[in-house]
Amino acid sequence: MAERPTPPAGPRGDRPAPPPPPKLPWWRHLLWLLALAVMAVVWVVLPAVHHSGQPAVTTLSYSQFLSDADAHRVKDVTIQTSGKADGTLSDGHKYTTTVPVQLAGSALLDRLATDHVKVSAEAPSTSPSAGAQIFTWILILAPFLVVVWFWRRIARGAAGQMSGVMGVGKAKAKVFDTERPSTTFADVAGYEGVKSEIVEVVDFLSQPERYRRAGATAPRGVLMVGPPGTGKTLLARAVAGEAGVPFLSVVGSSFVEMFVGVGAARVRDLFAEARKRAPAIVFVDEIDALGGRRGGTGAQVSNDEREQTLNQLLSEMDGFDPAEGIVVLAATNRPEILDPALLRPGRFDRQVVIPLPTLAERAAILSVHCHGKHLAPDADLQVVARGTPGFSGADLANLANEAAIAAVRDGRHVISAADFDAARDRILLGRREGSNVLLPAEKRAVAVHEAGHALVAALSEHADPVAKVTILPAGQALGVTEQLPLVERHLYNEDYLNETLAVRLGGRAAELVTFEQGSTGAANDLASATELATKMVREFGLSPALGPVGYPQGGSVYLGGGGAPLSSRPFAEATQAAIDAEVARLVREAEERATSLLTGHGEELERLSGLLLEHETLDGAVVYDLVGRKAPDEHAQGATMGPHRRAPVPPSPTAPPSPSPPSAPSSSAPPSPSSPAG
Ligand SMILES: Nc1ncnc2c1ncn2[C@@H]1O[C@H](COP(=O)(O)OP(=O)(O)OP(=O)(O)O)[C@@H](O)[C@H]1O
Ligand SMILES: [Zn+2]
Repeated sequence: MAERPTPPAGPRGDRPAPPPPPKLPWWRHLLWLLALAVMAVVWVVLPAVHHSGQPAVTTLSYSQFLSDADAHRVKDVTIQTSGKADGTLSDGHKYTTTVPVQLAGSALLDRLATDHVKVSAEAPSTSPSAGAQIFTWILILAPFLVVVWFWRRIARGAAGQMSGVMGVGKAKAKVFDTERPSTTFADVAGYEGVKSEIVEVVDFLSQPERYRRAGATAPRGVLMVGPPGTGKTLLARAVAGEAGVPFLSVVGSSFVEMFVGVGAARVRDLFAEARKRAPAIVFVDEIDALGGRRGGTGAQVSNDEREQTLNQLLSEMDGFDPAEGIVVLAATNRPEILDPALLRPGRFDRQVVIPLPTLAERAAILSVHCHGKHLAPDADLQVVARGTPGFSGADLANLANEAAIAAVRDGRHVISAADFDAARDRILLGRREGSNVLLPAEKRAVAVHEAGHALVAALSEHADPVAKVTILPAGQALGVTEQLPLVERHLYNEDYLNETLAVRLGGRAAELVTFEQGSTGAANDLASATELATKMVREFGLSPALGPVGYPQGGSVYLGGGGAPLSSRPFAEATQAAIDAEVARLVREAEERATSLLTGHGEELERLSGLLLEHETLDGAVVYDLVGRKAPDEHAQGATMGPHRRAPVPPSPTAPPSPSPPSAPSSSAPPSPSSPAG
């Protein structure tokens, strides 16, 4: 595709970031304010009030006291043996002073007698009155009591909130259906293999007796591993539905709170609740949030809290008697970060991988979600499924909904093939803008660029067939050429890869042929071509100069797929130089191939870019007509499609999957639309 100058992250980027930690509701802020107010009252206002009730006391120096006495301004004095003295002045004011008793001695008493001051003596008070003592203690303790009380209140409030139970109370897991969730396996399209693996759980839950009699230990925990949106939650609910047992579900991240101990308490309560309702299913979504490796680096949440929560979960799982009939299902899309303790026997000893749906599964999922929707005769779900490799079940559900919305927007209630196209483009690329955001010269450059991709693809025997070309900008793409694989590929040969490289460079080649200079529009094409070429050299052994060696990026595919990034290159400096040279050679050869194809078909290039300028979106069939070749798949791209009809088409995969052992699901990145020959 032609690109906007700043290279984009793939439009269909990663999953949205996890939701931010729940905000305190307004009433909790209020409680906090209240607590502060109470503390202020206790600390500042009360003592002030306490003193303000008494008449002001003047503190006199000893000499001042003496001169006042001499001037007959002192009515009486009470002198303690410690020297502290207080009394009343003749004008009624209270005073205090300190008398140097040892030095003054009886002389002072004589003098006071002359001054007619009434003198009394008092032993020093050893302790304040009981009332004053209690008051002092209250002053010291009250703020602490208030803080502790609020801490408990809020901790419990948060626990209650997890279950949707607002306010103060015991943590209760949200029980969706105490009877039996209505979801069944029929609601989960495809995934027959997964269902048959998991059906044993259903069996155990519905007749635990049978297992007990046979002395078999039933599964305690099943970990479902797969990319987001692949229906893990749906499947867990279906297990509960099939077994007719209650379903208690929580999200891992909701366990981990700011306060140490809260998460563990919730886990305890969750299992207590499950025991009450047993047989039951406990479902922990996003278990990686609390089951991450212990001792790792926690983000904001204290590690102590996470570890305590995890430990509680582990001990709960160890603690219950399998005969109780509680099965814990958990879901994650990052199994590699889970604490190994979780995967030990007796815990999540079973793992079920839930991959992205295959072609047939996509069609099945689509038909589940189009159930009850009116489809036009031209809307073929099989074709839609073909055009959506890399889509998850959730994406497909979203697609079906977007298509229906597109129809409604158009004032129809019957969904046509074009609606599915529009929905798919919207999901993959963002909203299409009008082409008039471009200057005329830019528009022509984009048309030439896209025509180049399309022609090279149409003229290459092994590349994925062209399905659609458009110069309507969407998201970061200024134009897109979409290729649709005829069949779902699992293996890519060298011819395919080389021709794919040529198609990716076709846009730039067309610019070079037509304008004799390149532009920024090819940046993403170049990056993706280089990435593919690098894989061909480093991983697929497709470079004669390097030979049959494989240095996968980020470590061995045999060590847990992906593995830790290698701290140092596993090969010599010279090998790196050879890799660089080979990558450059592959890419350059691809560009030469594209350039020579386009030079040989200069007239077609000119006409196709003219058609694109005129119509903005063309069907792949038009391109094949133009070069006098038969469109590879008459059935799917047949004559029924007019030149303006958008074929439902997917981007071709960025990187062929490594045809090697169980690579982590996360490594099979969904194809991004920026990678196709766009
Ligand atoms: N196999 C399927 N059949 C029918 N619908 C599906 C299927 N897979 C996913 N969906 C749809 O996608 C939605 C989201 O799926 P779900 O929430 O179960 O995915 P998930 O794997 O739990 O995702 P996450 O990892 O993000 O929690 C479901 O509610 C359902 O509408
Ligand atoms: Zn391009």
